[in-house]
Amino acid sequence: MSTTPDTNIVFRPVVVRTPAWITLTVWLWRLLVAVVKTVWRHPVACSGLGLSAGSVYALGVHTSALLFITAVCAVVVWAAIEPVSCSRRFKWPAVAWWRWMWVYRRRWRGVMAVAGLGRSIRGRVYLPELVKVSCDRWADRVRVRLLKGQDAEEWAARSGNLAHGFGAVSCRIEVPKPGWVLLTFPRRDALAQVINDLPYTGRPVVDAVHIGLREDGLPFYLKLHGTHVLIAGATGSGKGSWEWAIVGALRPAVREGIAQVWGLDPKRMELSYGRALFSRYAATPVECAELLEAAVATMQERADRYAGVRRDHEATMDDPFIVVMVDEIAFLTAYVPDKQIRARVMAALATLTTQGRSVGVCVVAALQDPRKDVLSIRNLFPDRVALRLDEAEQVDMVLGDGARDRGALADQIPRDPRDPSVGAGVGYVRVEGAPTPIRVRAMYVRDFDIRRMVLREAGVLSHPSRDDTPRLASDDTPDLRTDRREGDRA
Ligand SMILES: Nc1ncnc2c1ncn2[C@@H]1O[C@H](COP(=O)(O)OP(=O)(O)OP(=O)(O)O)[C@@H](O)[C@H]1O
Repeated sequence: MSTTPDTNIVFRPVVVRTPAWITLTVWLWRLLVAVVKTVWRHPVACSGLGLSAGSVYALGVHTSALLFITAVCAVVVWAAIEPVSCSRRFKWPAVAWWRWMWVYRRRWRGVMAVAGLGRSIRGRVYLPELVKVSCDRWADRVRVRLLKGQDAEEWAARSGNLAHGFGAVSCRIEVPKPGWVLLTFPRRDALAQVINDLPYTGRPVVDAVHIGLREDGLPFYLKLHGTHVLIAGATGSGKGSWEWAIVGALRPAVREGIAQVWGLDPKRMELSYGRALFSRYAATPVECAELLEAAVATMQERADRYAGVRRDHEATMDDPFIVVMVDEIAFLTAYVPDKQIRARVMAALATLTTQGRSVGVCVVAALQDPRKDVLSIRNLFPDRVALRLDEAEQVDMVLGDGARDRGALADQIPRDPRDPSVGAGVGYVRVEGAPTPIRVRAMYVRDFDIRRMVLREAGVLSHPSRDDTPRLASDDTPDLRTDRREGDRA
């Protein structure tokens, strides 16, 4: 190093001559790792290539071509007989491979750099590792290993960059295990169409009721037994369809006598339409307060009987599961002019939501305005649904902190003044214990369907049989019967 002014400083790195065999060994090791990784990630493609090469070598070109044509015919027959399993084995792995190569791998470095998810340390660039891409009919799922010390929240904050970077409409972030994230990029919207009907099983179910569809095309089951559900949405967002879908799904259990739905309808424009479907019904503020207090009394009577004998509730004819359905709860908790009624309603709701779960009482409440001064007990509802909301801040008010960053864009659910069904009934659900909200759509229960349920209740129409064929909205609506097994697993 020179100490003379105006002279360039020159560093001379020490050159260590590496023997050729060490360099070759390192290269061979890297090649081996790359081959093993490729086989691990693309087993179908690699075994296909391996088998083809082996058969050309062992049997000759003509016999191999014959075998290849026979295999293609077998796959075509398989696809015709069992399209779902064939797609799972061949089509979706092939699509996943293509999207891995063409979309994710090709754009990975650029998107990571622009989104600020890579790091450059002393001139060396470190990128999160793109590990696996899997596809189904609706979405791409990309598994990524984070950089050591990286936080998944940072990814959640960049979900917009990721969606635009990989050409998707949105990106949802989940954390399957520490150090990993799972990115979901929808390719087709399973919820774009109105769901007019769901398969009718006739099974009396109270724990989780089938009321719609998830964004991945699987059936959506809403848990009721052992929880309370808050449904928040702006006017016209489809709160009514959620309430009626729940009422409809509980019908078999109500008929068996193991469930009851109690309706509180302060607006008198929603639940009154199917009044006969409710075991108990209240409309005026005084009646509503009385009905809530009756639910508290039932709950306490059960708690007295269960104390020291059992710790949970099983729906029976003697102790049916009770769903207390409150439409426009804010009217009762904030807007009703009589202070005393408001206090009675709040006290009853707080008691039910804190103590009702284990004795078989569930509160399902709908409201338009999720602010705390309107419903101070919103945190007592373990499961919450955000339908279309007016403002971005309301999303976290309903679903909890960070929900919007994790992809619950309830304020961006589309709306079309000419067609009220656009985006109606679509919402994000956050269930207790799961930080990532899921996007779902409830079936649309028309006035005609409610009348039909009422007529069945009155004995004018017969009840549908268990093997009633579901009427689907269109050929494009996912076949829920095929997916039901997977939905159960999910
Ligand atoms: N699940 C759904 N699928 C498709 N369209 C729906 C669905 N639910 C509701 N709609 C459409 O949206 C309109 C408004 O629905 P609904 O009255 O249930 O909304 P809401 O949130 O209860 O409104 P409000 O708070 O004003 O009562 C309905 O008339 C219907 O056209």
